Amino acid sequence: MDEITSRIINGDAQMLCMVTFVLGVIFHLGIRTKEVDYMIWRLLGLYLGVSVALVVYLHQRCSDSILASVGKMLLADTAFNTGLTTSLALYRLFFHRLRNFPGPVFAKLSRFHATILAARNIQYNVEVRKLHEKYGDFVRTGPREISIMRASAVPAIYGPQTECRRSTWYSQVSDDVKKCSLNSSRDFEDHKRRRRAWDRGFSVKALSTYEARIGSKTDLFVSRMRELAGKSVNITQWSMFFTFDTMGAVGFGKEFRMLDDAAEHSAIKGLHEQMTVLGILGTVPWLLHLLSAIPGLAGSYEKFTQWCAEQAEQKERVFDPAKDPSDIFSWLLKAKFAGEASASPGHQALMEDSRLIIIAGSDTTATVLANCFYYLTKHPHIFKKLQTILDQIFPQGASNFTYEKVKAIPFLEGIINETLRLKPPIIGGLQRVTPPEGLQVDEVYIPGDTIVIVPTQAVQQDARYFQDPTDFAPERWMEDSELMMNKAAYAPFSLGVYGCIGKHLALMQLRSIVSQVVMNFNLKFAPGEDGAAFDTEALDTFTTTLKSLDIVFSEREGKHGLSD
Ligand code: HEM
Repeated sequence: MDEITSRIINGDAQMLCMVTFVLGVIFHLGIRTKEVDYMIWRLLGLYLGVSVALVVYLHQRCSDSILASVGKMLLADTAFNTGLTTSLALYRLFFHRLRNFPGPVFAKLSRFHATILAARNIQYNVEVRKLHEKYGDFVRTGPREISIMRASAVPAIYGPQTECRRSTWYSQVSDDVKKCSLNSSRDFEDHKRRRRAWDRGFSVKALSTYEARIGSKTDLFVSRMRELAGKSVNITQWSMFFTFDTMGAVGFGKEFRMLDDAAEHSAIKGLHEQMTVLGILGTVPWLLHLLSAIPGLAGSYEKFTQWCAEQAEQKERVFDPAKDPSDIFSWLLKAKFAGEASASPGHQALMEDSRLIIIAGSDTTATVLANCFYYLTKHPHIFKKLQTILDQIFPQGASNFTYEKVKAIPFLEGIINETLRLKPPIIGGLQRVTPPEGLQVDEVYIPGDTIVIVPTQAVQQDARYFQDPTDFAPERWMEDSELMMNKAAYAPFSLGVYGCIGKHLALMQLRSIVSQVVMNFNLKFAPGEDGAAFDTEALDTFTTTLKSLDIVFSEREGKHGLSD
């Protein structure tokens, strides 16, 4: 040891490199089993600190000039990095617990493989599907990640009994429960506690208080379409206007006024600009964590953050704990004012939760709605069949509409379910980590501490589970339909403890607006539009980003809608 130190002090660069190379290997072996994704700033700080300390040491103890010391430090850093990456590569390729799973070599080495695929067309969902076609049902898509194309994996990974938990993907904002939303909380007990307050905001009683607001936004949508009848409307945009306005009203009791202004609210623009970044960089959680911590880099997303914070703080100032809450955020405030364990644990967590209401509730439902209009326009016989059913239920026309009568129409449910099957808004998959004892999926054992994903859209279009899987067939959802071969593969809202809390609210909106539109209008693609780009070019930005779709609404003769 003394000799090594003295050789370094005497300027032996070769010895310095050898030592730092070995240190790189030791460092890798030390952090190998740790989740370092959200420690990346601390690790970078340590790296920088040690590099500076080395320069000072070499300058003072070895009497090197500053320039020579910096040169040696760079040499040492290079040797350290080489040791680290060599050890990492050899381990991941030949010794890793997932070494026997098939997949591209680069994917086994680094998550950057996924980043490159995601950046190609921002359609990582399509790329993963290609990987499954090439490598089979179990593909190693990252160093410690397996993508699984099996129906049985859905309940095993996401179901109520699963022992699988959220991966580091969810720590993009923070790993501290006091700083993250319900959806980002990886602490199982924290999530379970908080979910109770949210559950109250989505109870049958709470949903019934939201019904009138959904109804009035639906009416507004119908009257706006009446004004635009005969003209081409971009239904992707208008679906978004509807769901954001609805979530503003139901989530906060606030107005985005997007249906009135026929324009995207500036705060929402900020949110959408962020989605492409998430689609690409979300493949490497530590990189996203690193970049999102740099002030100013969040760019226009800050407008959205600011809007939500203003609404949240305003509501908190005038909150009356004696009154029954009338919107989702007020239910969270009620838990806070009552000092309940289910309350968001801290101010920052509450702010994150306020954003979650809009993020989780708007783009998801908007995507389904636009896709639903696409399928109804593409399949006039399905549109006509629904119209006939609705005409029978409401013989006096849409002016007699009540939500009660459309909440259980099997054919309408079939249309919505089929849209969610072919085009789930969270089109890729949700990352979970297997428990220490591992997970058995059919004949394959997945070792513990492995990130597992079922690619939602791909498995929902698998011919082994759905006959004629790419056909839009609402009758698939009728009892005993031969088209449905294994329903377990269908989980657009996910399942279990982390499953979508807003499912019933989303379905309420979809049933309400789809039936109102079908009763009031006939739809056709605008001249020059065939829906092909809309169908095939949607972006996988966690929640899908859709291309525009131009549709012409024409009023039905002799049918009088709500605004009459
Ligand atoms: C058709 C529309 C919708 C679909 C397909 C959908 C789908 C999903 C999925 C797949 C998840 C699980 C995400 C994950 O595990 O990371 C989820 C979670 C969530 N959804 Fe939805 N969602 C929809 C509408 C809504 C609406 C309207 C709301 C209302 C605010 C909402 C609120 C939430 C919340 C708060 C979570 C997090 C739940 C938790 O962490 O416990 N969703 N959603």
